[in-house]
Amino acid sequence: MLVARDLVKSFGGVRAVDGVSFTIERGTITGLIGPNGAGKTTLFNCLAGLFPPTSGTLTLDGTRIDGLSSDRIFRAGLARTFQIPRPFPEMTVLENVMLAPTSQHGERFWAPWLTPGRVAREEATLREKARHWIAFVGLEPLVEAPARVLSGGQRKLLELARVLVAEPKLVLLDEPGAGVNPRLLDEIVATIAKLNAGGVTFLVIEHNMDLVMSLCRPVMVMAQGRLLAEGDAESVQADPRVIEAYLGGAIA
Ligand SMILES: Nc1ncnc2c1ncn2[C@@H]1O[C@H](COP(=O)(O)OP(=O)(O)OP(=O)(O)O)[C@@H](O)[C@H]1O
Repeated sequence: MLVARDLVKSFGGVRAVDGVSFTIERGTITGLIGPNGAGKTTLFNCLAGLFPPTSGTLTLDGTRIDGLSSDRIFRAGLARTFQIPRPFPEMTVLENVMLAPTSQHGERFWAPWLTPGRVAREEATLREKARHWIAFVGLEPLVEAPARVLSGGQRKLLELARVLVAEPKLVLLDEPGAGVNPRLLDEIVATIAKLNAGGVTFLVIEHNMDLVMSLCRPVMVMAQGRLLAEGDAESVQADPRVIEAYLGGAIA
């Protein structure tokens, strides 16, 4: 589904992503692990178009997406969530989810005057979809609550609902387990598994190895901007190069 070839992202003299190639297979939940500063977030930012890669290519279902804006990549079916979601605090859960950039006719400034019926119908459809995904992630009781009352874990679920409205093919999750209480973590894991069973492919940055072990196959390991290993969670954890990278040793 997603193919990266020789991807590089440099910040001045720092090659945060240093010649990375991989393939994400359709239907998988691929884990992306690695010590702090390995380049995982930078790789996510390149994939999602937050900034263009310095060199290399990215293809999503056969179409080149490197160099496209994040908005166009989102519309092409690749969505990302952030480690620390920042919803609009005074807007309700429903309003926040309805802000997702789907291809609505009503977004064109003249449309409400020229085609009011169509705009109203699109808004009703979007509202229905937003309510569906809010219920799917378990936030239905909070649908009219302002986002500021949500816990960190609930904000992650809100963000997931927000990207699901756009019906992405591939979702990049940045540390879905970070700062989430254990009960909500189970809900997040179950939600991801259910979505995956329904056909959504995931790439997940995560430090919580229990979560990685229970959810991700395969797992890719990054260190110092490079891909160090790939395989199932047990084999990469036992790989001496991975152990060395986590212990701060030099990469072989
Ligand atoms: N905007 C930037 N400008 C300069 N250097 C950057 C920038 N963003 C990241 N870096 C550097 O790139 C390297 C990789 O950082 P990155 O945040 O991608 O790692 P990470 O694997 O996501 O780490 P963590 O697990 O701590 O989130 C680090 O050396 C970091 O300092």
